[in-house]
Amino acid sequence: MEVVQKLDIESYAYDSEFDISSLTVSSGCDASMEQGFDISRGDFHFSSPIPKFTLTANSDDSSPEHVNERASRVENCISLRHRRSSPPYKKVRALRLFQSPATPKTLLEKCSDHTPATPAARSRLFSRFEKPKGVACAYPKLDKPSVNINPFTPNGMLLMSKKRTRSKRSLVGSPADGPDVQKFEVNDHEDSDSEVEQPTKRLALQDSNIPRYRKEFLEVRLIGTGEFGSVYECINRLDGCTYAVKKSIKPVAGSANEKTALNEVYAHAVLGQHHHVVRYYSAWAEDNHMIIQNEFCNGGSLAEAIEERQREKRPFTEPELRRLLLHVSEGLRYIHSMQLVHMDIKPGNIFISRDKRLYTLHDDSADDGFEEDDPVSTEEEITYKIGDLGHVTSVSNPQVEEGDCRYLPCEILQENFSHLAKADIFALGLTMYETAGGGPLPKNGEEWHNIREGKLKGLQQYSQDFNDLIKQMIHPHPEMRPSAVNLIQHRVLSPFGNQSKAQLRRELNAEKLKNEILAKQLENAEKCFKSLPANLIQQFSGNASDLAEGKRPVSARSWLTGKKVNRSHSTTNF
Ligand SMILES: Nc1ncnc2c1ncn2[C@@H]1O[C@H](COP(=O)(O)OP(=O)(O)OP(=O)(O)O)[C@@H](O)[C@H]1O
Ligand SMILES: [Mg+2]
Repeated sequence: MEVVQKLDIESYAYDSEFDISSLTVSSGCDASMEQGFDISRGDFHFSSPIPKFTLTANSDDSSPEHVNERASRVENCISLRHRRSSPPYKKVRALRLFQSPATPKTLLEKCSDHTPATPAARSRLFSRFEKPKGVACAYPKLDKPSVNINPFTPNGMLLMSKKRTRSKRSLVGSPADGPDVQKFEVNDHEDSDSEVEQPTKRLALQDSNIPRYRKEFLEVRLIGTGEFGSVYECINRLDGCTYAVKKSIKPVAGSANEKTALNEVYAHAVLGQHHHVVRYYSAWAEDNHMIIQNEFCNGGSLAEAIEERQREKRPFTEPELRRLLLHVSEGLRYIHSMQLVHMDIKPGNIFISRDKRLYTLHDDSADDGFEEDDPVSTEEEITYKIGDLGHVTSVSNPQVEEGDCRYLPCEILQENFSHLAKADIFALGLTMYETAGGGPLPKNGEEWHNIREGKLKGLQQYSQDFNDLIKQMIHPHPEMRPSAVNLIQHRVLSPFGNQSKAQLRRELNAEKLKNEILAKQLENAEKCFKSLPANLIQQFSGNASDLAEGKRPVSARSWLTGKKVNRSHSTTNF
């Protein structure tokens, strides 16, 4: 064992009975301890009464930078607690590394017959380790690193592309293996231990079961059940807010569905931050079921809304449809900007949030604060959000699981994945068509093919512009379909056309308020300027005209001290 460095704790007050058993390792520093400073291997040595604390490690790198870095890690991880009179923990920060890389003779070296800690000594040492009280560890100790790599984050994507490059290289010269099928595997390399071939899925769900559902949530009702999961409306006992909690119907841990369930979690975690994507809060495994806590959308799904409108014979108006198209396009623009695609856009996966807002009816009021006598109106604000992210995949490394065939473009069926974002646009086009009363959509047959050839019956009650836009969105050639950005900028979706009177009034009031604040600030600045002594104002004006002429302005300090600075020696004057 090589002695790396010695820490000087001369300034550290303690008495002579201090021994190694009073070393306490703070929880959470296990990883660094394992890598660099394993007490169980006897890498720490302390012997009273000599006031020296010697730190050794098994690394060959004894450069001062390396040692300093590791010493500061240890400093952060270890608190030395004295049995009788504990010095303040901050005192440990006073530990100072000797500058010389040559380690002076230490007690350890003197005790050359020193042997690593015996099992008995180790157990004595670890029995003293303290865990934070009252926090039960939900995870058993895992042999493998227990953090998954989300394939949809930039880092995850980079890792996946590196893997692909490696697997491509390994295919060179082996044509018998066939073409390189670009797929990401969340379960891949499960058994590989090598540093390079780290698995992306490192945490076995079975090992991470946590009983949270009943403890943290009050189940209000079952909202509905899909192919994989049941969704419940739940109130979080702590924060009092309502959430949609999705539980897999069957246990997924260890099953083939684990990958699908994890895919939804990965996608939600990366995408659940946008106003037009259902928000994600957390996910965990419980009884081997996957549970996802999402934003609760109190208006249900668009599919339910379509049914309701049909029952009530109350079709969507064109401004309502434009609003829907604008919101979903904004959600898609965000998803596509992350190099991801949804791949299952349909009315059942678009959710509605209804917010009741109060507005004052005074058009001229500069703010939205309510005076007691102000007449108030309520208006419902509807927001559409993209949900159900179970089919999300990345553009660069697609693993396509076909969505609902009613909304599927031909090219995906033919496994042409070169325009994946446009498959979302196609599905959105047919979603709009169905919402506008063009449904039910065919699942197959001649009509299915007709639609994919661009033969779509016109919707008489809507404008030609709107009909044309939908036709463009389901164009047989994906390149010809508009992108999400094109849609948002399209004149049919001009944002002002979609805003209600109350919303426009609110925006006007906000702008008026901004104007008033700026005018007030300007007025104050003018007052302040006028109150300055005349000579300062003069210098100010001089400075301003200097600036206008491109001359260097007088410095603020010379201004205040009244000294004229010799510009050629300005630095020495200060
Ligand atoms: N965030 C949410 N807010 C409100 N209701 C939701 C939410 N998420 C899902 N639901 C509702 O819960 C029900 C089940 O949803 P889920 O996505 O599990 O099933 P599905 O879409 O019908 O089927 P699949 O599992 O094949 O996607 C649906 O009626 C859906 O409208
Ligand atoms: Mg769904």
